[in-house]
Amino acid sequence: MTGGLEGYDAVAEANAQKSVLAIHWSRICERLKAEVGEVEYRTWLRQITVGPVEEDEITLYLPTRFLRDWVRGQYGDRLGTLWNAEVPAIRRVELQVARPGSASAPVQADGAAAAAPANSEDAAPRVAAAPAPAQEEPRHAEVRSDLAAPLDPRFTFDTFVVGKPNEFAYACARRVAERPSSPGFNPLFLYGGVGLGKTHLMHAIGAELLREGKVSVAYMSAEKFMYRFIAAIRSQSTMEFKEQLRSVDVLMIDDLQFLIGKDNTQEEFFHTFNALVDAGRQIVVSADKSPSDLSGLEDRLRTRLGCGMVADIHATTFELRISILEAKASASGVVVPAKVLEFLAHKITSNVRELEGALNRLIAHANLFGRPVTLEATQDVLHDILKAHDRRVTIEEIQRKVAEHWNIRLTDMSSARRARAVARPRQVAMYLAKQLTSRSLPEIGRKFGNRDHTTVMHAVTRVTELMEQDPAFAEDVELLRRMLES
Ligand SMILES: Nc1ncnc2c1ncn2[C@@H]1O[C@H](COP(=O)(O)OP(=O)(O)OP(=O)(O)O)[C@@H](O)[C@H]1O
Repeated sequence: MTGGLEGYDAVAEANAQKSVLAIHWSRICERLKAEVGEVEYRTWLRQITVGPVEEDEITLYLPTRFLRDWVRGQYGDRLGTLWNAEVPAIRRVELQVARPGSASAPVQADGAAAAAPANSEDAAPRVAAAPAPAQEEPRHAEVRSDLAAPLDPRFTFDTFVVGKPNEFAYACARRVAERPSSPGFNPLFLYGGVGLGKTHLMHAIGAELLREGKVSVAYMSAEKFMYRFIAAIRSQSTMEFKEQLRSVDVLMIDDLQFLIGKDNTQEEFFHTFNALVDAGRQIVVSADKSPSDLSGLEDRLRTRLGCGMVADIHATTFELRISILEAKASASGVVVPAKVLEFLAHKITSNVRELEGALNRLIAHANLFGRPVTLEATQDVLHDILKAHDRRVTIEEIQRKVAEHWNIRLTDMSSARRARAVARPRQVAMYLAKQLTSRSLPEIGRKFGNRDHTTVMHAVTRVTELMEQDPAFAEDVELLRRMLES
């Protein structure tokens, strides 16, 4: 009997302690809310559950490792001070991870048992007895067909052409494919302008991981994510959707900017994100801007997205465009002369998708009509695309391009030097200025070191003659003209 009574006393005492702690915690929460604001509080602090006090230390539980680390880093000291102010005997705060639902029935601030779900908007501060250790979930080698958009088999690391603008993003993607969830690489955030290879790299990561056969991978656009989420709400199957998402090893979400302004979907993504990273799973996200520039995404999500590795893909350079064209032309089996590739790389600078589209059209044309690809044919076949990229050319641009082409100094365009190596390119630049701009001969002459209009006239005549006599020279001039054409 005594034992029974002692047991009763212990339970009663524990409950009394919980009630008292709940009152203190409730007051601390009010202070915190006032200090950090409602949103911060709801994001980071509301999920704290109060545990036991032992000697001068109180234990607080958080549902995930990420939250625990974040709260410790951002609010650890403050929590200690506030607890000490409430209960002077408490001098230290210990933060631990407890899986949601593993602690004994949460107790609200008034001491009553609460059935509030972990994510309920109005969940009160919670006090619990003891945590249960987090468990690893089993892993499978598969693409989650219920979640995934199919991966494009053409988008692999082998077919991705690497150059200065994308080498960092490529290296990060490779690293994640080799060792998912490596510290510092989770999440991997890839960003860059339209059509520069973000999706390609994500698919390449997926393909590589599946080839290794070690993990389950889910890939979908942010738009698809939102529609899946809405559909799940409608069919009252959000739990299944969440579970599916949270059971993958690698979750890849493409074009995250789509979630701007979609607050509920962002919220869901945020929770999924935390749950996965916390369970040691890899997240890969792409967007058109860096996390800090994605205004319209909630701050806490942007903060989270920037916590791992952020890698940008820059606009292509001429060299990279040439390499990509060479690789794609060679894979097609159609011979595309270097001059045509150079011409395309000069003309279509916007993004790789357009460049690839132009080349594909040329190749299809060559295959269909069995004609060789020439500069003339290119201009014909791609008439509309090239027109869209046309722009007004200036005499300065002409001078620069011509000087680059013959490797002379730009200043020689207006210098008095008469050596042929300098004089001939200068004449070509004058000829092109006459052809491609509406400037008069005297105006052109002035731009070339105040030369007389008769000098420009002579240049035009001389270049025309030379083009008739020397096909190689004619081709050079023609190439320059096409590059500059407006
Ligand atoms: N470095 C590269 N090497 C080979 N192909 C590339 C490269 N970069 C892009 N591409 C190709 O360009 C096309 C567009 O790339 P992708 O779809 O990956 O762009 P994105 O950055 O995801 O664009 P968006 O912002 O529109 O989603 C694809 O066919 C892709 O294979």
